[in-house]
Amino acid sequence: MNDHRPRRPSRPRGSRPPQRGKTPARPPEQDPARMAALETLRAVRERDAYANLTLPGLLRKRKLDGRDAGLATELAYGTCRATGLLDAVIADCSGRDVSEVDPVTLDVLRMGVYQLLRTRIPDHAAVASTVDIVRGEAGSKLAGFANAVMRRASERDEQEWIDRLAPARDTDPVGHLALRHAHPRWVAQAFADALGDTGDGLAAALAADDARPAVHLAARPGEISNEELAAITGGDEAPYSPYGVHLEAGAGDPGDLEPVREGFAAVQDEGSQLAALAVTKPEVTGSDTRWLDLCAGPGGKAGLLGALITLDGGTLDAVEQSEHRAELIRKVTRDLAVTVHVADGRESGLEPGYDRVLVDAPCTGLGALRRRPEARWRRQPSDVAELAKLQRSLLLSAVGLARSGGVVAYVVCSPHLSETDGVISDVVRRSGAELLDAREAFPGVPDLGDGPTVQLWPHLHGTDAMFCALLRVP
Ligand SMILES: C[S@@+](CC[C@H](N)C(=O)[O-])C[C@H]1O[C@@H](n2cnc3c(N)ncnc32)[C@H](O)[C@@H]1O
Repeated sequence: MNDHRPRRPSRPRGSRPPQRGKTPARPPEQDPARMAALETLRAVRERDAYANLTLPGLLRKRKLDGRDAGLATELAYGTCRATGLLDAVIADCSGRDVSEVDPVTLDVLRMGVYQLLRTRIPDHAAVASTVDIVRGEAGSKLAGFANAVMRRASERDEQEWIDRLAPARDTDPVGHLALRHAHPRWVAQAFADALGDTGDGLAAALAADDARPAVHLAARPGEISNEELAAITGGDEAPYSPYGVHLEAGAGDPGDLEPVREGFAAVQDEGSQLAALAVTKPEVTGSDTRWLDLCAGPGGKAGLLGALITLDGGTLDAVEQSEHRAELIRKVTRDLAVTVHVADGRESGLEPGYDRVLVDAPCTGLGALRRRPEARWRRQPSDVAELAKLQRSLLLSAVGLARSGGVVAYVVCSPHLSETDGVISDVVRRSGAELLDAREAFPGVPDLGDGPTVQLWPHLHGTDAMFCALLRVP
């Protein structure tokens, strides 16, 4: 199932809401897909778990596959993504703020309203299964409450709920599109600021960010071509990355694919591949054998760059602050000319003089929200300033570690201007580094704007919203 299917026709006005009992819902213990989705939602709420790390284990534990696994995935991820919209509907139907609703009942209601608004599941099945689960999990009194909320929610389709609850698009376009595409307003505003657009461009960006993305793989240079990888996995060669392969959304756990298990390929967004490759593109005069990845964990870009520099007879140093993440880099790069250092990139103690340095800095991740279903509701605007300060320090450190004439790539998976242009303009001013036209390092990629920095977008490039700037050290 897919989130973005043609809207269901509205129920004729005045028609009766679905009656309970016509199609009996399965009791919760016989509804394993919904129970797996619910357990995921609960883990996200109670333990700050990541939905996409929690659900695969639950599917294995509950031995769900095929349609049941597909339904559980759709309900868990879809409900996480749409939380803001679902909560607005639940608040309207219950006449109270969702913070006043019993948390377990709220999880079940969110999943129920998601089914009403964004799936083809018949309303009567969505209502009945929701009420049955609430009865089993929270008791009869709350089941009555859930029944009332679900019946009210089923009186309108998604478009009608947006018409009722969203601010008017002509007076508050960002607020309107934020609710329509289930993004927090501050995230929608950050996208609008980066795009310079509160109209159709913003709508397209938020819609693409709200869709379940294709899985992207990167073929390991020197081991397998992307043509071979596409043939083995049944995917398609990526449009821009020479190493990339796209698989259909929901094509199972890509970590189970043999080339990934064997280390010939990695799961990596095509935008990440392009951003890593960008640091290799500008000409450097003289030596080009000593590369550095200053924020390397868990090792996606270090795997790609490490494979390339190993083929060329050079070396890559990979710095990571977290020991756990450093261990992941060691695993990914075990056969490559890569040395992993556990250190703070701001004072790594490494010998300066690198020919090329990548700073893939810690960031809000606003550019990869489509891959982390719950993340958009977890991040806070207050996260930005502190991250931007760390990003500046790491980039200044990188400039200090590169040799004169060397190249530094600054990459973040966020389009937020404080993490992108704000960091770059400050570091260029303070370091005297030259800002290169990064568009030249993304050959064949359209719609790169006026430069000199590059901002990729899901709606324009089918990638995460990666930002890349390239600096030449004086
Ligand atoms: C965006 S991630 C890098 C992703 C990685 N380049 C990849 O492609 O897999 C940023 C990484 O920087 C690490 N980090 C955070 N602060 C750091 C610091 N002060 N020095 C070095 N690494 C840091 C984080 O632990 C995280 O693993």
